[in-house]
Amino acid sequence: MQWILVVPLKPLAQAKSRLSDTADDGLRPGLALAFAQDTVAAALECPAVRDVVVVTNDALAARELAALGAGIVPDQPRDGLNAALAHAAAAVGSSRTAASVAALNADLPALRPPELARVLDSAAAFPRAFLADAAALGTTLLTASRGRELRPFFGPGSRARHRASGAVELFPGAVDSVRQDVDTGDDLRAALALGVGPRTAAVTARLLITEQ
Ligand SMILES: Nc1nc2c(ncn2[C@@H]2O[C@H](COP(=O)(O)OP(=O)(O)OP(=O)(O)O)[C@@H](O)[C@H]2O)c(=O)[nH]1
Ligand SMILES: C=C(OP(=O)(O)O)C(=O)O
Repeated sequence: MQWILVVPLKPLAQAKSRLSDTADDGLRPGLALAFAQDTVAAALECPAVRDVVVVTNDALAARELAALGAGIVPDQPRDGLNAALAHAAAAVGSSRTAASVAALNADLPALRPPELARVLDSAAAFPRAFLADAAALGTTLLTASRGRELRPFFGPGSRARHRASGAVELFPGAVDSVRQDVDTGDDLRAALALGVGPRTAAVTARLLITEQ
């Protein structure tokens, strides 16, 4: 099965606020962009992925991610993360045939294409499914098979909300790179230990941070 991934990204100047003790205001937007670039590049390398569509109003991020091969759609209806994802997923799902849709976080700098393929393959059996994040509280990926509504409930505690919404929780084995989102300095150290993509590696080399 081939998937279309929808990747949300808020304006870089506002992104990754919980990393303010690790990266100052001068470096944080570049770090958020590097996470998104490594996430999108790895997703585009995954054989199960047909297209990656980034939902963003950030002009620089749009340019850089389009250069990697992603499609870009504006953030509509400007009513937060879940509204933007629902809108983009509905647009993508209705405008193309024979594709299922998944929302993937933009902060997965250690993402490995074969692990993403394993998660998507395991999701293919269900109308809606999700993968919990490394902290086991949030969600890094939510899927909807062709013709189904995505119905996203991302945000704090989203694992429980996605489960309560009827989405099936996935346990596809060792897929640490798909679970390891980066919100805090500890998350960044954990991602570095897994092995991050080249853009994140270049930016983190300028931070005083080492692996766990
Ligand atoms: N397009 C879009 N993306 C969003 C919006 N809010 C959050 N996101 C993205 O959704 C994902 C999770 O968002 P958050 O955890 O709220 O934000 P963050 O930048 O990752 O981290 P914090 O600022 O520390 O909360 C990230 O990829 C964000 O860039 C929104 O309103 N629109
Ligand atoms: C939006 C989410 O991610 P985080 O807040 O961890 O970035 C989530 O887990 O639903």
